Amino acid sequence: MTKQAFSVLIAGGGSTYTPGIVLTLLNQLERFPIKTLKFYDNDGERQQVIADACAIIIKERAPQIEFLATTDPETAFSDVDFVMAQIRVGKYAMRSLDEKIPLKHGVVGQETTGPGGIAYGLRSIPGVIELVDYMERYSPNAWMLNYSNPAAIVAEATRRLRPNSKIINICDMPIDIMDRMAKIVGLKDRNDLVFRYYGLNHFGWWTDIRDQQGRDLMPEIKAYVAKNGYWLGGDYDAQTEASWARTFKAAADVYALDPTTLPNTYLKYYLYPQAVLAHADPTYTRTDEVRAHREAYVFSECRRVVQNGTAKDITYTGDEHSTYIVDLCTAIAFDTKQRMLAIIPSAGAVANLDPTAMVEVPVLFGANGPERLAMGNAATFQKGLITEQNCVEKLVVDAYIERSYTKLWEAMSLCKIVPDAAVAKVILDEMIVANRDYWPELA
Ligand SMILES: NC(=O)c1ccc[n+]([C@@H]2O[C@H](COP(=O)([O-])OP(=O)(O)OC[C@H]3O[C@@H](n4cnc5c(N)ncnc54)[C@H](O)[C@@H]3O)[C@@H](O)[C@H]2O)c1
Ligand SMILES: O=P(O)(O)OC[C@H]1O[C@H](O[C@H]2[C@H](O)[C@@H](O)[C@@H](O)O[C@@H]2CO)[C@H](O)[C@@H](O)[C@@H]1O
Ligand SMILES: [Mn+2]
Repeated sequence: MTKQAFSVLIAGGGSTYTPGIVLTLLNQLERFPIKTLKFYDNDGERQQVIADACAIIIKERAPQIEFLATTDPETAFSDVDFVMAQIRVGKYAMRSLDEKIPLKHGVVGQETTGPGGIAYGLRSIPGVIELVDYMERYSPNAWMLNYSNPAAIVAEATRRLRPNSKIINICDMPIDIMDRMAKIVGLKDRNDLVFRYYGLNHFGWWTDIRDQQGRDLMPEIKAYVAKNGYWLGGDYDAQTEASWARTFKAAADVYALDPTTLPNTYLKYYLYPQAVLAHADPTYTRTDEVRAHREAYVFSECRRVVQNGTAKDITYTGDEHSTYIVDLCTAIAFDTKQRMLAIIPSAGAVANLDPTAMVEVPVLFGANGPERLAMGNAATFQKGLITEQNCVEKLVVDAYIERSYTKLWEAMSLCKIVPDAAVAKVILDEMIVANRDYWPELA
């Protein structure tokens, strides 16, 4: 790509993350110039609240940018260079059921892991495939950076169903953790770290972390994590909600299991489900917190901007979620070969795993997308966990493609978070009813 200004589409314009991405795009125009910004969502009313506020922000900060919000796929996807995808098929109403149905049966209920993640996966697959098809029809040269969860299952589905598409599935969790690691060792942010990492999405480990001069930072970070997990406290965590605080702290227990590596926070759901359940309230789950906090805050800020007719006093900023996706677009647009994480087919990136496994590993990002780096072999503990979880993710995609009840039951039964096949069946049968408007009919 040699263009000097790019056209960007945010698919899932009504997402709570959209204003943060817009603010980051506007902050980084010198690095990543844009001429057009569009929003697309299939809920026009929800998107309009965010769009009305963003129109004011853009008019005040970069009036040269052409901005529009639409529910029409052709208008949205025509003439774009990058699609930033962040849809939530079924919205928070369905996320709530993903969490509450398993909890009713004594099983962890979580957005991207366990039965909740499986249910969300079956809803997301057709939604993301539809976005890919729109992009390929209307802007065949564009790239899609996809945050839509559950990224592991979505990535396996796009690998199987659209193998040649220019979609890159990404996650902000390791990015957030690396910003924390940088703080732990007194560095500015994640860009000061040179790291090795491997696993599946929400299921990985760092094996090496150095500064730009090659100094090994693992011992210092490990000593900190052993005591505090990734919890920094103070100003850094002033806005961090209690449930996230527990997750960052719980990394200490996950780390204890393998002190040769540093873990992703999401491993707590697989390795310590009983501790997660001990804090769970089946009537008030993470969705209820998100609706009361992030969603309420974002939408009330947007309404306030519109009411005041100005965004001059907006309290909102971008964060690692928005800076990461803008960094990725910049790396592709300007062929920087920056080393960043993405979810790609292993093909030897982790030598002793199934080459078709969609692994999360560092890659070099340039104009042709991600170029893989070799992370060596997974250790025995990791290899066992990854192999099982990857088979769960593959079975979910098998179930979707074959419309197979049995494959989905196998996926739930194999999942480490679910105690046995009978419990898996009860949860699955309840989820089939709850997801009747979204899932394919299974036989
Ligand atoms: N990969 C990551 O690390 C990461 C990080 C944060 C959020 N996410 C994901 O980003 C997404 C957005 O999260 P949120 O909490 O802001 O959700 P949200 O519900 O606020 O926003 C999602 C938007 O997607 C829209 N949508 C749903 N189905 C659609 C479809 N088929 N076509 C077009 N639009 C559709 C909804 O109307 C809604 O406006 C979720 O999938 C979430 O899991 C991923
Ligand atoms: O429960 P939610 O909706 O708050 O978060 C679910 C998402 O959690 C991860 O992203 C976090 C990120 O790691 C954290 O530091 C902060 O920026 O918030 C993000 C979203 O809340 C995870 O990577 C995503 O896949 C989840 O959707
Ligand atoms: Mn993630």
